[in-house]
Formats: sequence, structure tokens, C-alpha cells
Amino acid sequence: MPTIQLDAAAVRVPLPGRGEREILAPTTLTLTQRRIGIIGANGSGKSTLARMLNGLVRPTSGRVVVEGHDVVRDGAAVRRLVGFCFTDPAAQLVMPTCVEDIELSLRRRVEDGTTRRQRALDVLAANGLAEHAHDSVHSLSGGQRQLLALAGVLALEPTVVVADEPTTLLDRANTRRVADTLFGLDQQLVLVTHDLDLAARCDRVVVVDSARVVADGPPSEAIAHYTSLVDGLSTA
Ligand SMILES: Nc1ncnc2c1ncn2[C@@H]1O[C@H](COP(=O)(O)OP(=O)(O)OP(=O)(O)O)[C@@H](O)[C@H]1O
Repeated sequence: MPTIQLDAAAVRVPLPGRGEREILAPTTLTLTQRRIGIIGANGSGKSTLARMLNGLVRPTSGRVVVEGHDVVRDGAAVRRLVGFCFTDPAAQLVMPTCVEDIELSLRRRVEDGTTRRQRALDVLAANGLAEHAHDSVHSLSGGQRQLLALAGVLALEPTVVVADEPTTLLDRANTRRVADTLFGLDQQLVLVTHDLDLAARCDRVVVVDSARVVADGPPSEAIAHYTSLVDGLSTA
């Protein structure tokens, strides 16, 4: 599996007139497992951590290195290696039809239009969306839209897939479809989730609380740590 290295990587944002706020404390992690879950309360810093992995958020100090490529100095290489799937597929789906959307993902990868169309159709078929190739993106169910957004990421054959709460907007059946696709990937998966059943399927779980990693290890231990934090809050 690939190696993602965070070396005291921290993110601070300016607070107008009031200095700055640390939204992720210096974090050192070496991520080599196939499936890594990131869990924690709303606003704890999970997305910030996930977004640093492909340079969507830059560390203000420290370093993030993916397979030897620094996310700041070698951003283009990192974006080729690390595909990012957003919570809301609307953030990713911009073309009228499904096949056109995948073609858009492939525009820099496959120059010839006929080859690109065929590749896009193949990608849709591989993700169970063949029959929707010429449908409007807006006619898809929430789960199908999320699968299409994921297909657009997978079309570029990333080495690592980072998915930020990809099932949060989905019902139970669609959650299962998207989760089964994600957990069926050969690639390394970094999954930010509030769904502890999904976190339990990971090989390693990182718990973020108040901008810092507070637990990191096998899912059962990390999830127990997180639930004890939540229970502590509810009884406080
Ligand atoms: N660019 C920014 N400027 C200011 N504050 C920010 C910025 N990005 C994130 N934050 C704040 O940092 C904190 C952590 O945000 P983040 O999105 O990483 O949390 P999260 O754990 O993913 O939350 P959720 O589960 O709600 O998605 C939040 O309080 C958020 O408002």
C-alpha cells in the first residue's frame, strides 16, 4: 500500500483582528494501511485532515508527503495520486449527462474523443451505471449520484481514494451500495465518516477531537475511545 506521511502538519486560519485559530494541531501520522477511517464530532477537524492529503488544504506548518511527493511543492503529482470524493456529489458533478461527466474527468488523460467516450462508458459499466450513461445527472438517486462522483474519481486511476463523509446524505440502501463500492476498491482508502459501522470495517481508525488526533489504532479501540468521549459529553 502507499505511504502517506504527516510530519507535524498543522493548519491555522486567520481570525480577523484576533490573531489566528488552530483548526488542526501539529499532527504526525504514517498511513500505510489499506483502509483508514477518520472519525470525530462535527467541527473536530476531520475534513481539514482529509483535505490536506491531496492539497485541497495546505499545512500552515509541517509537511504532508504522499508516496514521496510533498503536497505543497509537488501538488500536481499528489493530485494525480490522490482522488478526493466530496460529501455532496453536486460539488463534483457539473456536466448534463453521466457519460459527459466522466468524459470531463478524463479530458486530460485521453485525448481522442472516441476513445474517451468508450473509456467513460467502461467506467460507468464498472460502477453499475451503464444504463444511465445518457441520463441527466439530476435524474439519478442520491446514491447513484454519489457512485457517479466516485466513478469520476476512479476514472483517473488514483493510488489513494479519500472520501469525505460520502454516505452522510444517503439512505440505508444507498449507503450500503456506496460503502460496498468503497470497500471493494483495490486502492488505499481514507474514509471520513460518522458511520461507526463503516469505521469498524477499516483496518485503522484515527479519532479527531478539538483539532487534534486523540486516538489512533485498531477500529474497536479507537471507536470505543470516541464513544467514551461522546458519552462523557452527554453525562457532563
Ligand atoms: N478555512 C477555514 N477558515 C476558518 N475556519 C475553518 C476553515 N476550515 C475549517 N474551519 C473550521 O475548522 C473546524 C474544523 O472543520 P472541519 O471541516 O475540518 O471539521 P469536521 O470534523 O470535518 O466537521 P464535520 O463533521 O461537521 O464535517 C470547524 O470549526 C470549521 O468551522
